[in-house]
Amino acid sequence: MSLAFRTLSFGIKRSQPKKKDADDLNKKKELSTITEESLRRYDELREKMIGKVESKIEKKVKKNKKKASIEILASRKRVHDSDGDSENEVEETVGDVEKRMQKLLDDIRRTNRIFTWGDHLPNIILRFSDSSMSPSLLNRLSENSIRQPSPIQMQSIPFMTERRNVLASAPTGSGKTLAFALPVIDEILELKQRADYSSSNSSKLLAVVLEPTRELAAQTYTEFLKYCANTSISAANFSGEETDIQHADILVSTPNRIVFHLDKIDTSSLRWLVVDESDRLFEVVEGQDKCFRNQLAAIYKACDAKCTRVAFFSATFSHEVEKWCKENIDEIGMVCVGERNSSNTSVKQKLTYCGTEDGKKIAIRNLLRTSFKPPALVFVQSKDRAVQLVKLLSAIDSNLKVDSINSGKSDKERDETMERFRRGEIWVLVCTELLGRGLDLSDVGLVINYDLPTSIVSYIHRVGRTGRAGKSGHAVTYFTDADMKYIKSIATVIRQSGFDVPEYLMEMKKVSRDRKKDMLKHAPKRHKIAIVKEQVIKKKKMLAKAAAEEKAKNKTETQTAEKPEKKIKKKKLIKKNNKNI
Ligand SMILES: Nc1ncnc2c1ncn2[C@@H]1O[C@H](COP(=O)(O)OP(=O)(O)OP(=O)(O)O)[C@@H](O)[C@H]1O
Repeated sequence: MSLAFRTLSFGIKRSQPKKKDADDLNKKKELSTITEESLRRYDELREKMIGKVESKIEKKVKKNKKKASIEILASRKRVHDSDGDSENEVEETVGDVEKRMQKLLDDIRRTNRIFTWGDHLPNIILRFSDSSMSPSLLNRLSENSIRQPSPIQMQSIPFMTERRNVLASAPTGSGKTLAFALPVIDEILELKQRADYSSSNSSKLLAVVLEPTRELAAQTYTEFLKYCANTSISAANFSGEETDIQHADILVSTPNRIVFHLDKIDTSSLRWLVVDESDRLFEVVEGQDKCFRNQLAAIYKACDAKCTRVAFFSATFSHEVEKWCKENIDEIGMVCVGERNSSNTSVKQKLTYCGTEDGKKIAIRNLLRTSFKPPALVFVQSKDRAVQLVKLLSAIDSNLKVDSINSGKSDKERDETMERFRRGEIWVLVCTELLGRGLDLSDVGLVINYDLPTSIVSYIHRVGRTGRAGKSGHAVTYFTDADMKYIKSIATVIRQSGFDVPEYLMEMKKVSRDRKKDMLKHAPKRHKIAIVKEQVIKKKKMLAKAAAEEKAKNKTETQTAEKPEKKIKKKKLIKKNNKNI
């Protein structure tokens, strides 16, 4: 079998290991590139600017005093002229410093690949302390070892601090959650400290954060809790009936929960509506009233207070969201980090041709037997296939701790599985698209696309479950003859991220729009992932062996259990005999 697989494989060349890759493996890097030198120059220029502005103010004060004391018109004129010159001189110098500062910040934007659009763009921040963030939040950041803002945080924090509507896009694992959570928390902290903020406002919601899945909502809620600890802010995860929505300042939820309770929520003071994974929440499903898009529309309509701002975040940039934002939202600021719709370059990506479904079974067996370091996520296209693959992997290796998560499981089962995975009790988690987006499972070093994703958006999010927060990761994507029609776009994304793909894939015909749409709706039909004969025999043998062992164990247990009885009988007999004597 393995021989057959080897002949099926095209032996895709691995990219030349870059020195950086080998050295950086498993080392966590800062998410942004800000050199010590840029920081030094930034501080110097800022000092200068502050100094110049102060001296300008001082000079103006002096000038006014002078003016008052000079009585002679001629001499007043002369003094005025000379003052005017010196003022221009100061003005020019401030302008120069400002220009130099702008150039420095633009250079840093460029090296960090931060692209922005919109009017009156605020400057980026190089340190969290450059923003007006409260000291308690700054402390929380350093307690959590978050030292330097990531590129998306460098630009979107100032946008949100200036109360601008924002549309933001940045690679997976680049810190988008904190990019919106920090300014939201900071604003609410400030608001609640204001003398005019009365306790009567306590039943009014101040921020709503929307997430597409329960799992993601729970994760984002935990992040809010972490940064709201020891403050007067109360955050709630709207996952059940028992949630106290009346006293929550921040509500994190999936859209359908909020829609269901919209009439009970007071949004008249809402400061922020954050739409995370915005392209997903904009998705329309024909003929489905309850699709994300309709739910989002209902929520957006209800959050119509004058003070409400909206922030859209995602790793993938949808032109539809962009178009809608431009048409409907005033003064929106847009920021995009890196190439639009590109995969995270910290994830080493590989395409593996397996020929058939059987080829995939062999490929995964070989992979898990050789260089595999748990934990790993394996993506399949349906719930049924998730269950089937778990059976197959358990048959391949009975010691492998493997389980699956999919929408077919109850909420409780899903929570428990996630918890076990986070605790390291599950090494390989087989999942569907449910876990494709947003989840921050920091130790995942390997993602396997057992079934080819049905779009590049899905591919980008799936492989983004590894290589997070500056760590490196691996992603392997299997494809078969049945996937040939769709492979080109994914191969292109992989190549654009700097990894090798076989040339013949790049030469294939471009996938038509209709075909792409069709694939989104219907993933290719695949054979059931059945345990192969050899494994069935092996499993039967294993079961027979286990049964025999169990039988033998029971036998010895009965024998040992019999012994004391026999001893008692013997003792009684001896006693009886003694009596008789
Ligand atoms: N400035 C930072 N420096 C270092 N680590 C950070 C920073 N900001 C966030 N992180 C960490 O990076 C990890 C990924 O962050 P987050 O989950 O927000 O990514 P994301 O961009 O939302 O990814 P996705 O698109 O997959 O949802 C988290 O563990 C988070 O704590």
